[in-house]
Amino acid sequence: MDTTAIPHRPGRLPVLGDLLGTNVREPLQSTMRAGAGLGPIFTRKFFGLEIVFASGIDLVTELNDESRFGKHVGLGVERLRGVVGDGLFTAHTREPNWRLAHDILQPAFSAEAMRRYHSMMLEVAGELTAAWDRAEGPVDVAADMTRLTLETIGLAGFGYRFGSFERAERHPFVTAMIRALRFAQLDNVKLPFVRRALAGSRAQNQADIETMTNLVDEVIETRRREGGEARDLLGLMLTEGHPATGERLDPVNIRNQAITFVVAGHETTSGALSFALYYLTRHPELLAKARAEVDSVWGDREPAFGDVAKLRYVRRVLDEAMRLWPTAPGYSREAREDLVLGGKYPMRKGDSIIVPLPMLHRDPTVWGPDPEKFDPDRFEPAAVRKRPAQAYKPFGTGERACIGRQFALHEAVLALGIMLQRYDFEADPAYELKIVESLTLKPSGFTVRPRIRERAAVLAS
Ligand code: HEM
Repeated sequence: MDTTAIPHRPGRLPVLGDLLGTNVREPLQSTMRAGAGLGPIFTRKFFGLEIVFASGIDLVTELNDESRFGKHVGLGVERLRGVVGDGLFTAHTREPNWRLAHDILQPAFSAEAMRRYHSMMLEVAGELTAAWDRAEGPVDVAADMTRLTLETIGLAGFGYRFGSFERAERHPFVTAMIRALRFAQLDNVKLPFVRRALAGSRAQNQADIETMTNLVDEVIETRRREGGEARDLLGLMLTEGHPATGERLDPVNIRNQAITFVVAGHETTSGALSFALYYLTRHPELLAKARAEVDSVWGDREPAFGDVAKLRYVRRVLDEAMRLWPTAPGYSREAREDLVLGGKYPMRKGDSIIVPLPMLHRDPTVWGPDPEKFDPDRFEPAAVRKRPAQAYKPFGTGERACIGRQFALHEAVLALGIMLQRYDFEADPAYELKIVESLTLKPSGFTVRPRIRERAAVLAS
């Protein structure tokens, strides 16, 4: 792509490009700093590779036009293909397995399927509350939200229990997954010292991929042996063909999809819940409002399926948390043909641009003069109607948008509702938000001390 008309930070160096001031472990936050003040489109360059970012609403609206652009499997996602091949998230849209798997798996996210998952989500939320009831001190929020979401996708998608709440340490699958994602992320970095460090980790990376595939193979094998009628993700993949052609997924692809769903199905939701709880503890008046809603809609009852969508304010809290810190922080789009973006940036077919979501979600022309302010009322229906349709995209866009969106939202509203229903939270007032980046974003080191609310304690006794 011809980038001569696109701004970049001053001080670009001949070989290193814009490397100075970049933290390779924090690519998103480095990009946010580098792009600040440069306007709706900017570039960053590292060792001759120039990357274009667009964060202004007008350009993103064009990029999200499916007739002109489609998903680009960018460098970071391409590296993951070493782990999950042509799984749904990493597949090129032109690969036959993308459409095949998408159409076979779509019924696993229908309204009817969501009803089936509700009781499993409740069961796992019960494991969280049992652990928090016993907790004597502060709990690490991101770690416990990860336990919750991993158990939920394991049980609802595969009928498998990782046993996260019974372990003090992470499940070996999660340890392997975190390392493999980090490896894939750093594998993009061309710096000699990073390459040297990675060379020593290649054997570990191979072992990590094996840990993940072995577990998934075991789960698949158990299901094959035991059979059963379950119409969960695994059941659909093992027994259903494409609704039109009857074509089935092959065993290697089923394995790729299984790892994809465990990874994509929990990291992001865990981060969203963690940020929501962080912002609520920072804003006691908003926490009180969310809690008042839970008390008036659910009272002390265990929520039924239909009760979850009634928590409108709790949902807005999550929406706003995902505005500021969309836990899948970007996506990449590529031109379907030679074209001109924004009337002045020529692109060749296949050229790509990244949309850094936290920057789109802070575009002051859309979100007003104080986009950093946490304000769930931005998601009041009337306010949403006034905004451009493409202003808020935490679940991506077009045909490659998140297939698990409804699953994630039901799970997150239910879990946050249950936490508010049962606990008061004491957070460390000195904690300053620190965000850790892997493929996703999470608050690091954020703890709360959950105390059973008096009402809940009286009821439980
Ligand atoms: C808050 C939670 C979640 C967020 C923020 C999120 C975000 C996203 C985004 C932005 C994409 C598009 C990426 C791209 O264009 O490159 C995506 C795709 C995907 N997500 Fe999610 N996701 C969440 C939860 C889930 C859950 C719970 C599941 C599964 C149960 C899931 C499975 C997937 C899959 C399989 C894809 C690839 C879809 C395709 O390309 O056909 N996600 N997600």
